Amino acid sequence: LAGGFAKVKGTPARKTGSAAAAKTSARAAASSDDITAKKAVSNLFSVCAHIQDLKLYKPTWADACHQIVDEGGTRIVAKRDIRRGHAVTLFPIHSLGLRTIRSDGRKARKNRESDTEFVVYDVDRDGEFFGRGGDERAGLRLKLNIPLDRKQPAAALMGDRKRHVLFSTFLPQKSAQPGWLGGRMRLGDESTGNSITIPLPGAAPLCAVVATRDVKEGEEIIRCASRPDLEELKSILAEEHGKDISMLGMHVQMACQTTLEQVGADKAESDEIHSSELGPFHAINLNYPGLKMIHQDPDIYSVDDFLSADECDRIVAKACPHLKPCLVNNERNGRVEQDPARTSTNANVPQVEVPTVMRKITDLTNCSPDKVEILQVLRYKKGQEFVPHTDGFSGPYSSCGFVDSTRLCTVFCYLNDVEEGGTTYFPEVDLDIRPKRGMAVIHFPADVEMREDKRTLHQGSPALDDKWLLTTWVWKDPRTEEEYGEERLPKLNDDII
Ligand SMILES: O=C(O)CCC(=O)C(=O)O
Ligand SMILES: [Fe+2]
Repeated sequence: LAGGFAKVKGTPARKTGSAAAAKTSARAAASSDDITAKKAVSNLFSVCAHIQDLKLYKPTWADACHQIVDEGGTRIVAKRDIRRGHAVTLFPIHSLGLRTIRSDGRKARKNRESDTEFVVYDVDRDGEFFGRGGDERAGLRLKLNIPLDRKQPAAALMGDRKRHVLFSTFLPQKSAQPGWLGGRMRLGDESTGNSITIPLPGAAPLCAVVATRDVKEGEEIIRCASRPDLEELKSILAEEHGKDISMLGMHVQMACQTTLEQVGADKAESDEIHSSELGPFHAINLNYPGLKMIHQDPDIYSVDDFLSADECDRIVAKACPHLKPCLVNNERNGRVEQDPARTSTNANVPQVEVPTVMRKITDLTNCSPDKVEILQVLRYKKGQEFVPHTDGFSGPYSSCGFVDSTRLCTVFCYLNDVEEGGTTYFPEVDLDIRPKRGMAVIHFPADVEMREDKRTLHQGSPALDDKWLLTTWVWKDPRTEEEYGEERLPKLNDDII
């Protein structure tokens, strides 16, 4: 029954991470802090190497510019028109390392790799990206603005170890790769520059170079340190490249998770870090009573009688007076809107009104309640449907309180028997599920590469008979935005199920 989860153990990031970490540990200093930090860096390095391989990972901006060498020297030039706010390239991180700053304040030892430049971002000294008062230093050639803030995984791992900072080495001899050209761009000023570096939210230590104005094909890309309309540019970046950015973030998180396992972080520390959920994948409880695999690869499970007939009926009664037309999240603008693709009605059910049901869901999905999206009851009347879609959903916006996260697992439970129509159909694997009262279905919208798994495409087929469903999704991270929290949900009735 291991199914897809067996593969989770062998993601590329883990494999390369272990190899790199083994090398690092041979050289590691005796201090366990140093070992942890060095392994973290080494794992981040291997992840960066992995995502620099465009065969494995191709962000939308990978082909936006390229290097040209002619009489004018070496220039980075736009391969196509690039709109303002769109990413031109990633900031190149060809390798990552660790520099130790002496706690007595004396200058750190010289970087041994004398043929490389190194650039440093120190969260304690440099503050936020191009921090206050630091503007005159922002354009320094040797400065890497790694967005290492307290919320990010690298910071969680290393943040309180003040002696440590991350640095990146540019390796001039390394051949140019599309998508990773930021370090080769000429630096200009406000009048000549047409791009700036923006840290990728949640994806330390990577940055995107973003166009500060529309750039024409063939134009040289010149970075500058000023930051006009930074907030606006950031929001265009998030809107245009949100999915790619969250992918990067997940790769980095994976590296951190690997590190924790490798260093065998002591239990308190690992509990603390696990509670901030660095683990990108979510394994359900394969020992849950009655769990059956109904499709393998992509894995789809069911549990008969997950909810009792009584529970189903009471949930229907609870939701019925509160049904409204279903809304769908528009991933491009983060707004929830009515959508002809989903014509059913629904009602949100507060967890506090269904504690037994919640316990079953969290037991089955191995997760805490704060990672469970708000429960919805769906009702399809004759002719209503949910056209084919995947539940995959990640990125900076979710409109349901989850930020820079992703839906890992779908759980729904039919609340009535349906004789005709209204099946849940997975066309890619030709699996048609007839709704049976109390039966739960579980599938996984994101695949092991943290991309949406298109094979989980499914539809709520047009209903002939009335169909009732309780549905929810488990996210990788707990909900962080209070305004979308459980607390805001109106009470439905006094029945506690
Ligand atoms: O109605 C169904 O059978 C499936 C519902 C669904 O796919 C969803 O709510 O995401
Ligand atoms: Fe769905």
